[in-house]
Amino acid sequence: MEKSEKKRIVIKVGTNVLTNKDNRLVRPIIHQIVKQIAELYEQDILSVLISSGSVISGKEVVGSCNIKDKATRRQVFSSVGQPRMMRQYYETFHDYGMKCAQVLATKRDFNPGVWRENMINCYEGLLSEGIIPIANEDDATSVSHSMFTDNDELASLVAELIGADMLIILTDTHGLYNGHPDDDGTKIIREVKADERLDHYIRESGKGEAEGRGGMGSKLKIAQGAAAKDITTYIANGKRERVILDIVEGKRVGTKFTS
Ligand SMILES: Nc1ncnc2c1ncn2[C@@H]1O[C@H](COP(=O)(O)OP(=O)(O)O)[C@@H](O)[C@H]1O
Ligand SMILES: N[C@@H](CCC(=O)OP(=O)(O)O)C(=O)O
Repeated sequence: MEKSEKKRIVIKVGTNVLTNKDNRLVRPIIHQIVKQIAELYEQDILSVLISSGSVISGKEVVGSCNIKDKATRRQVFSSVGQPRMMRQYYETFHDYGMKCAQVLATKRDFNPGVWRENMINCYEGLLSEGIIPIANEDDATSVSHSMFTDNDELASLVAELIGADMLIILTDTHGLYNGHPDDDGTKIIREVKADERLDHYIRESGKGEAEGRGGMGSKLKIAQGAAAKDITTYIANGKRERVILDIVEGKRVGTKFTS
């Protein structure tokens, strides 16, 4: 399928962006993100949303359960939470007169050949119809064979797949800091080159089960990897109002990664 000339951005939303301190989904945040995507759409900029949050969303409904195996628990939480989360997205996009779609994937779907072609056709088909794809790892099936490191990896693979102009990774801090963001004296790093070594700034996040995977270490690796492929990438705070629009408008927001 022919790729349109419209600008494309991939926006990844981490679990902790979508939840409050009690690990409950916060609807106004979903609304805020969709509103920004709707504004971009009016400017002829096409977005692909990569949304985490199915596991925490399912855990909120199922609660403490009797399933001992951690992997099975994740499958169950995610299977319950994914449609719950999608209902919010679907209704909110609908309120803005827009269409959205769910694309669940495993890492295998990005393997060269027929798998990859299949993914390309799916994304190109949706984008050509002005439908916003909302992707997540297929947590119910990926567990046995091909898991992503986390959704940051899925986001960068999608960005590459669709030839995105920009990748925006939204998390619960303002960007990459030179230490733990909560520690005294640490500062945000505004610009990072693809080949800079910054691993020594990464700290443990101390987050629990279902509160996301990967951490800032994987975000840094993914952001630099995407930048090296000439996809300008940002790590920024998803709870900040207009964060996506400000980035697209070139304002000084978050940490910017370039080649
Ligand atoms: N140098 C650093 N700069 C920013 N955040 C860091 C750093 N080191 C560790 N972190 C932690 O990484 C967390 C973000 O990663 P993660 O929890 O995986 O987010 P998400 O759920 O959005 O994918 C932050 O909340 C923070 O606690
Ligand atoms: N697929 C999982 C999210 C896994 C993940 O990468 O989480 P996060 O680090 O918060 O982006 C879910 O929907 O809960």
